[in-house]
Amino acid sequence: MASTAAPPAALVARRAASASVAAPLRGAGLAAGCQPARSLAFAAGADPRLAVHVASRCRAASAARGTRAVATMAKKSVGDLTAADLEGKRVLVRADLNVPLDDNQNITDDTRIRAAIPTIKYLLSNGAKVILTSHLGRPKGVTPKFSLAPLVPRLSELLGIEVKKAEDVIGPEVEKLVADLANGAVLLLENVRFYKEEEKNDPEFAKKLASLADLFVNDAFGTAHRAHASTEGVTKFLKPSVAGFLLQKELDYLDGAVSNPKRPFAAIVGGSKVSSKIGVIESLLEKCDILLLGGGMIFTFYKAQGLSVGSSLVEEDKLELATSLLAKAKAKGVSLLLPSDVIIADKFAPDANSQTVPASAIPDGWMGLDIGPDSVKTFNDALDTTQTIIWNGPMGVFEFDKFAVGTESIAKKLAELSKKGVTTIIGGGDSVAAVEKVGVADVMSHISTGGGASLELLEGKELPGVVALDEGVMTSKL
Ligand SMILES: Nc1ncnc2c1ncn2[C@@H]1O[C@H](COP(=O)(O)OP(=O)(O)O)[C@@H](O)[C@H]1O
Ligand SMILES: O=C(OP(=O)(O)O)[C@H](O)COP(=O)(O)O
Repeated sequence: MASTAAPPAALVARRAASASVAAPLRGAGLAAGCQPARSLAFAAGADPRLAVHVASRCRAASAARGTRAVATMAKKSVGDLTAADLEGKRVLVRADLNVPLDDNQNITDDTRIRAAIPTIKYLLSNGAKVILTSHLGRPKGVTPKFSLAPLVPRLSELLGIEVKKAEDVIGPEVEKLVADLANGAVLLLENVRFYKEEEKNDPEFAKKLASLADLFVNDAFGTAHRAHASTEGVTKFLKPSVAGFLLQKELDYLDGAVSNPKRPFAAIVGGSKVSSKIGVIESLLEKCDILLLGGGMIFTFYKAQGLSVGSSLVEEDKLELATSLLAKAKAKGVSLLLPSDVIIADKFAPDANSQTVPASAIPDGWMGLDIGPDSVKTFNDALDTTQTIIWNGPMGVFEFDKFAVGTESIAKKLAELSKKGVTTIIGGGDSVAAVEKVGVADVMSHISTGGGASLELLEGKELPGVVALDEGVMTSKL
């Protein structure tokens, strides 16, 4: 990993050996002026305590300068728990194992699984019984293609033990498996979103899930912006409820990077979750100097401007919002760039016919699946002027080679800028997968496991999955 602001990894590791394991988790910003250190690798087996060190170092630096952190409440960390707290205990661990799978149910990017390993290993090495829960995708009820079964071999490989899998999330069969669980063993529950009660944050469902365990660890940063039963609801029934190492590391890094970014500060927003992310743009206009839009996001903006978009992805109920966002950007002097050309397809398939057209000339029956070469050039020129970039959402359907060029070009540009010292933050399951695919993940400043979560943090919103955790002890006066 090339480094910009951080000390070499070996040095970090040596210093970390003497760092406090029990440093409190911050729910919001670190001290103003504290430059974020380069994110540490998610390598399985990496000492999870390294994560704590980043925050400790920043706090120490700001204390030395006499600066003051944004007032925040510290949260208790899994690192605060010792073998005395964990030996023989059933620990419910909420991870975000929402990884991309191909049509044959193969994992195409395992970043989120690797990122979850340090917390699980810490618990196992302290004699706990781990009950692992996650969602995968957005199933409507029980849907076999969203089963967590394909994750078991990789989890087992990374943990070095055979992970057991339950066929359900709650109920007598799961209770039996939990009762039979040995110390140092892991039981993976089935996709928690197979129950509609999960997303409704149903208290009865949360209570049943919580009844499987003695304590709760939330390590699902990617889902921390959702107030769901397995992220927020269970904390009402399980004490202690603490933060995992990944959640802690993400917050420590992102708070530092985005509360006081080096400017000019650019955000790139794409992907397909238009309704979840279009609202974020309003707040980004308050924070960013440059906003680049790509992916499925753009067609709602085109349509709002009266352009024809063929059969491209559009959120009809967001047209007014798109219009007002364009006006707001203008009024605020933020450079909001929409692609000037797009690559269109005659069907949503890897072997679709394709052509490059101006954004104003998408014919009926065709859909935009990537940004075009002129747009890539314009975006790259804009990015050349920046010092901090946060990117969430691919520029196109990068899973199909024909429509991957825009995303890959932006990934390469960010890698080039990162090597020159620009802070580059990539967030989101698919965005990270795209950066991994291009082979440039290692040179980025921070690979975040949460797209929507990192954007909401950037907005200054509190993440319900973090707020619900137990408060820790304030060990430093910043
Ligand atoms: N123009 C487009 N039309 C439809 N889907 C798109 C388009 N551009 C990108 N996508 C899809 O967006 C998905 C990722 O979106 P999203 O989940 O919002 O990103 P992330 O996981 O990085 O947060 C990818 O699967 C990609 O194929
Ligand atoms: O993939 C995720 O979010 P992201 O695409 O914003 O990174 C998380 O697993 C949350 O999924 P959700 O947006 O279906 O709640």
